[in-house]
Amino acid sequence: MSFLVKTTDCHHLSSTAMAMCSSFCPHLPNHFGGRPAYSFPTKPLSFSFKAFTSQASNASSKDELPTRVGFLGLGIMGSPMAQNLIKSGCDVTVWNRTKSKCDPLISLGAKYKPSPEEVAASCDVTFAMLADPESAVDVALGKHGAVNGMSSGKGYVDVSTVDGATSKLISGHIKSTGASFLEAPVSGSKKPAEDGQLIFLTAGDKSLYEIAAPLLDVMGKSRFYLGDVGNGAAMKLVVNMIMGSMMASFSEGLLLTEKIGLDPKVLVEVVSQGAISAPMYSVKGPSMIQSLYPTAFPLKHQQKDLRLALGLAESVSQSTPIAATANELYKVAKSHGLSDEDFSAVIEALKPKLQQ
Ligand SMILES: NC(=O)C1=CN([C@@H]2O[C@H](COP(=O)(O)OP(=O)(O)OC[C@H]3O[C@@H](n4cnc5c(N)ncnc54)[C@H](OP(=O)(O)O)[C@@H]3O)[C@@H](O)[C@H]2O)C=CC1
Ligand SMILES: O=CC(=O)O
Repeated sequence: MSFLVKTTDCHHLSSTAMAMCSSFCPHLPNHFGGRPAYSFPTKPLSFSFKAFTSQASNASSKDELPTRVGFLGLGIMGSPMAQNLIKSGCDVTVWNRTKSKCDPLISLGAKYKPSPEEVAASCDVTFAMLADPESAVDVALGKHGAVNGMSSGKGYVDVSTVDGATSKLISGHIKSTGASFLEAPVSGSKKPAEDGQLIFLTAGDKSLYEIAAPLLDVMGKSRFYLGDVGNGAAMKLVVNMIMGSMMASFSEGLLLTEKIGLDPKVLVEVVSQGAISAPMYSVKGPSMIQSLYPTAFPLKHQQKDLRLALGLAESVSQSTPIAATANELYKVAKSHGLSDEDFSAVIEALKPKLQQ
């Protein structure tokens, strides 16, 4: 249950909501257009939309707002997300398995703790952006995992893409400490993460959703609250199941165009003007034609998402033959060493030298 508020219309937000955003992170009004604290924009500033639940502006008073924010997992997505929080003036503490990835954020003003447990213990709300279900469980529940630092009044927001069962497992352990849990996987890749334009698909404790909302709005352009834990994870997997199939189909089209003597660059242009236009085709098509795959969304993660989506479909006996076939292509690409390339490298699996 949500409604849309244009960022151009920030003055439609309640004063409570704006004051809450401002007090959360002192420089937050800059995110809304470079205005000084507590002043509202009076003219259109951007054309993006922010989705708010109908109760988001009734969140707790600013006295109750968390001020210390933890961030675990500083990969392609986690680094820019944490960076945006720091730039908004939040008091951010970071941890990453490979410590060197913390250094750029520390130089921007972040604090560092040597374990997820210590981050969680020192923060009010802790975000986690990990690779897959295994690492999400490890960081949350493993030795010196975040759960050991959680207690009543704290919140854990897992923004990794995982399956519902993993999310429920983590939620159960976090909540057993008295803390709150929110799953909030994101749609949007490296550039949207850098630009604070992610789409959050949240589910879990509504109270934590409301508390975390101003932070989500620093990192994203919209947020959906979907109810019980598992629903956010499921929505994300459905979206990425579609995306993985789209990319596989686009790859076939590019190769077929070339093989029949037409220019694939023209195909990209034609597609961009019609009903099947999608930003990822226009952005990635030109590089794919040159067999270049600069990594924004690692292929191994797309295959993981297809695998998890197929498991979800299996659990309700939904037929998904197109996604199943696409998954096979990503597996072939992985087996040829393309795991860390962008997921658009799936096209290589269709080229003669890589076919079995
Ligand atoms: N890239 C994208 O476009 C998008 C990605 N996602 C999802 O977001 C999540 C993160 O993606 P992304 O940032 O691209 O991935 P990366 O591979 O760049 O980063 C993965 C992160 O997980 C950490 N990690 C991996 N395994 C472990 C482990 N066993 N223990 C502790 N930490 C571990 C890595 O630590 P280390 O640095 O030490 O390796 C790193 O911080 C994934 O679930 C992905 O599916 C969602 C939307 C878009
Ligand atoms: O999960 C990947 C994305 O682009 O969204």
